[in-house]
Formats: sequence, structure tokens, C-alpha cells
Amino acid sequence: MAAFHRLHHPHADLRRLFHRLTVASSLSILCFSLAYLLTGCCESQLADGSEAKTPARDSAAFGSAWPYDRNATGGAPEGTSGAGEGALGARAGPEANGSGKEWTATRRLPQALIIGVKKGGTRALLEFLRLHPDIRALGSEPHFFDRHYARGLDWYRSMMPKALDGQIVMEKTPRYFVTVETPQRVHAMSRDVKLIVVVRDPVTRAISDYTQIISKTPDIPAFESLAFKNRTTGQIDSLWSPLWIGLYAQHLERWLAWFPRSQIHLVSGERLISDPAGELGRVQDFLGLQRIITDKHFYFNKTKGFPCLKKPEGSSKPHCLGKTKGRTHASIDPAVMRRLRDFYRPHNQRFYRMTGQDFGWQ
Ligand SMILES: Nc1ncnc2c1ncn2[C@@H]1O[C@H](COP(=O)(O)OS(=O)(=O)O)[C@@H](OP(=O)(O)O)[C@H]1O
Repeated sequence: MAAFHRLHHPHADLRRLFHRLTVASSLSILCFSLAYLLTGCCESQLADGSEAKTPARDSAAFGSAWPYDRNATGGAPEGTSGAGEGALGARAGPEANGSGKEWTATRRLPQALIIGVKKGGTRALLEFLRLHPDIRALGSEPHFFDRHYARGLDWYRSMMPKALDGQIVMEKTPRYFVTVETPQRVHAMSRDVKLIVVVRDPVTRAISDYTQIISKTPDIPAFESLAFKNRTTGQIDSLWSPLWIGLYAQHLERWLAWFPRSQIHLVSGERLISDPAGELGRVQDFLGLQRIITDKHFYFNKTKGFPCLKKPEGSSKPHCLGKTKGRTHASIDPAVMRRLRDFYRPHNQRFYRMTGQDFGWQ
């Protein structure tokens, strides 16, 4: 009778089936949401964990931390160019930017790069730019496009500081400018990336470079014997790295094969010292940012002989770049200087024509 009853009440069966289906789907939605939440938690815990594990050697490299470090990765590494390996493993450090919106920030590939030149003033530019609330910059030099390209873009992205929508992510590696394969690689990452090059009189730049080399390896030969192939004939060794880097036109040509001139901004290393606010104003324009960094952020430190950052509100002292920036240069025979100026003159003229800018180097 009961079976008969079930057989003859198909609606009751359907209702039961529907009820079971509803319970089952609610349960699977619940399980799915739980799994999703748990995965999310683990991911953020992992990210936080690796942030916290910034290697001690990186912290040490960040010897002279700057004020305004809201945007920093723990401070500026000094003299990482060339060596550069100090950048490895360096993470973005504190994410706090005072906005209280860190949880919405993400790691993104850079939209702007300071690609050179070594000893041009790249550290000063990066540290000054970090004052801008719309810039998030990696403090160390990642050397991705020249040394660590095989690690892939995910690795590169993971090195970047977290940024909010609308903030510009950037890094500086001065060696990019002179590495042959870099323009193509940067283009493969983004054809819209904005490129900044700080250029400085190539003779002064070469001596600055040599001064750094000799500070690390005091036994190297004198500048003069490395700069010339033949001192008697005055034949310059343009393949010697400190001189070769200064052949700006030659290096820029490679970048112009991949990027339009409008996407490359040149900063005068000399004006970055004599008028930092003016140079910074032009860089902010180029990046499409409001001019927030102005002359009120700088003062000229007579002892150091360079512009430094003023005391930020509520912070301790004014800050200058570290000891490796603004060093006393090795003294070079004036006749050698003249010969070097003659050597660079045509290259500089070509560079001025290519860029439409006269940097006034003698
Ligand atoms: N504000 C300020 N303070 C100190 N130094 C300044 C500043 N602005 C520009 N410079 C010049 O920057 C030169 C070092 O350039 P880089 O930072 O590009 O060097 S590196 O490639 O990262 O090693 C460094 O070169 P040297 O003077 O030869 O040490 C400085 O001349």
C-alpha cells in the first residue's frame, strides 16, 4: 500500500529530490567558499612571510636610510651598481604608505625604469622620486634584464614593491643602458614603459667610475695606462668599460630601435646637482605626475657639496646620500683630460643631435 502510495504520488518524490539537490548544492557552495578563503589566507601569509625574511645583508646595504621612507624598501643600497648582487633577494620591505590601504596593493611589473647611466646620478634621482606619493620604487638594483632574465617575469614582479592603482612602479639598474640585449627584452615586457637616463659629462663620469673601481681594487693600474691603447700616439681604448659607457649616442641608438624618442627622458646629471627641483619637475611631467617634489624638499649641504633632502616633518635629521656618492675623484693629468675631451667631442655632438638636447659638455 505504501509502495502503491509512493508510486501514485510522483510530486512527493520530485519534492524530495529537489530538496536533496538544494541541500547538496548549498553544501558544495559552502565548501568551495571555505576552500577559497583558506587558500587566500595562505597566500597572503606566504607573501608576508617572505617580506619579513629580507636578508640581513640587504639591510646592511641599506646603510644610509633616507627620510621620507614611506615609499622605501628599507633604505637605499649604496654602490650596488656594477656589483649589483646585493639586490638579489631584496624585497620591497615595508609596504606602509600611510594610506591604510595596503591590502589593496599588488605587485606589478614596472611602468618606468631608470636605465642609466652608471655614475650619472641615478641613485639621487631614484631617492628624490621616492618622495612622490604616486611612485613606488624598488630600493635595490634588480639587474633583471641584464643578469637575471632567465628567472622570468614572475620573479621580476615578485621583486617589486606593492603598489596601489594609479601608483607608478619603478626600479633603477644603470647597466641596462649599455647591455646589448636589454632594449628588446624591456620592449617584450612592455612597449609602453617609460625610460629615464641620467647622463653626465662622459669624462667626469669615467673618472667617477674609475674612482669607484680603485676604491675596491687599489692595485689596479693608473687611469692613464688603462684609458690609452698607446699613450704616445694618444690612441684611446674606447672598449675600456669606464670610457665605453660614455659613448652615449651608440648606446641610445639601440634603445631608439625599439622605443620612440618621446618615451625616453634624459636627465642632466649636472643639473640634478645644481637644480634638483628643476630636473625633478621635468621628470614628474614626463611620468604624468603632479609636481609634488619641489625646491622646498631640498637644501644644499656645503660640507657634502651636494643637494640633500630637508628634514621631513616629524622626522629626525636632514639626509644626504651616503659616502660612496659624491666622492673625491682620482686626480688625472690635465693633458689626459684634454685628450679625452677631444675623443668624446664628436660622440657628444652626435648625442645632442639624436636627442635634440645640448648638455653643454666641453
Ligand atoms: N644629491 C646628490 N648627492 C650625492 N651624489 C649625487 C647627488 N646628485 C648627483 N650625484 C652624483 O651621483 C653620482 C653617483 O651616480 P649613481 O648614483 O648613478 O652611481 S651608481 O651607478 O649607482 O653607482 C655621484 O658621483 P661621484 O661624485 O663621482 O661620487 C654624484 O656626483
